[in-house]
Amino acid sequence: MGILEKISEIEKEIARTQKNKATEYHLGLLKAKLAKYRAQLLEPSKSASSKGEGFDVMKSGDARVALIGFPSVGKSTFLSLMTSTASEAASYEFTTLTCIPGVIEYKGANIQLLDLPGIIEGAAQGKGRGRQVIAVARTADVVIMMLDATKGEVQRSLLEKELESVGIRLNKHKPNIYFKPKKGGGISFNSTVTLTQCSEKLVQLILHEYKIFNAEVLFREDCSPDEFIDVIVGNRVYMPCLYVYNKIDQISMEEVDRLARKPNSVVISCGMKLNLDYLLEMLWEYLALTCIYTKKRGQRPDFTDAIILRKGASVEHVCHRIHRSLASQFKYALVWGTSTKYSPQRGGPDTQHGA
Ligand SMILES: Nc1nc2c(ncn2[C@@H]2O[C@H](COP(=O)(O)OP(=O)(O)OP(=O)(O)O)[C@@H](O)[C@H]2O)c(=O)[nH]1
Ligand SMILES: [K+]
Ligand SMILES: [Mg+2]
Repeated sequence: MGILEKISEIEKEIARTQKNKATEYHLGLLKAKLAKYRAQLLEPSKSASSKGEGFDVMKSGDARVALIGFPSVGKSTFLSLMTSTASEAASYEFTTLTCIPGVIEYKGANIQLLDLPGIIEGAAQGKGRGRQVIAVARTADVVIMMLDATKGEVQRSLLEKELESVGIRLNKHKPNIYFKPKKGGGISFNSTVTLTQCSEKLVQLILHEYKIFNAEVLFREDCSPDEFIDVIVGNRVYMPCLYVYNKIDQISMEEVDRLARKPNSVVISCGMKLNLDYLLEMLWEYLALTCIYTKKRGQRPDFTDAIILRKGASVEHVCHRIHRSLASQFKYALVWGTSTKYSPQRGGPDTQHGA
């Protein structure tokens, strides 16, 4: 019997079995078996290319958000709730086998939300489709790490380790260190702040470890040795991450309260549609997007049609978005908003938007 047949047999048996106290154990066993076979489906096959199918989803919209989490935490339930795309959800693990995109429409922006297969410990080493899932996460603007609120803290620290191990840094900014390898001249070391975690000696030792003997190093921040290593190695991804604890309908109010107070965390229940609005607000904040409305002289702006840019975008960026030729012909803009000094403020192409 092939794996697919075994899976369908078990699925049938689960459907046949009545749910009650007496069958609880049997059903649990069936689900574990089902999960095992589905995990086998996820193993990269030897013949096929390691890239796998369904993971090359085109970027679209104004931003991309990836859903990362253990199996059965509710990722697909969430996608189906927040977008018009339906992603199969079920009570057995590894229901989702590919990357399924949906779109969240919020404040006039189209946010691409990606549902992904569940990942487990060892994902970074290629367990299941862990590598592909993590590769997709790297391309996101924000990661939502979905956690099962009934499972406490374990899932979070395990997944953080997986992502750390492949160079993804969650909720950290790029260390403010200037680093430039040179052809000769030895190592020149400087800092603009007092360093409490690194010294010239340590920096040299680390560089020698990486066989770098000529370089210019300038610490503009009191960084740790790990952060310095990140700068040397490069290719790190600094990613905003929202920890979303789902299934709070299953835990006590005290526990909900405790989780909700953790940094970068939101508590929700997809099942009972609890706190989803607040999650969207937080997501918007983490995406750091801003809405720009254009208007004709003497008319009110059309608030249904926004230009969506990253916070800090300049008037020139707006011009480019409207038409490629506009920036070169453009003289000045009148800008209204909470970040302008005057309303309106007259500004050239470099005027920035913070609001
Ligand atoms: N009690 C409760 N159950 C939920 C909630 N959200 C989802 N579930 C249930 O959790 C189970 C798993 O949901 P899925 O959406 O399939 O989870 P997933 O993370 O996509 O799982 P995989 O694709 O297998 O990795 C389903 O039985 C859902 O009905 C919730 O807020 N509360
Ligand atoms: K599932
Ligand atoms: Mg799923």
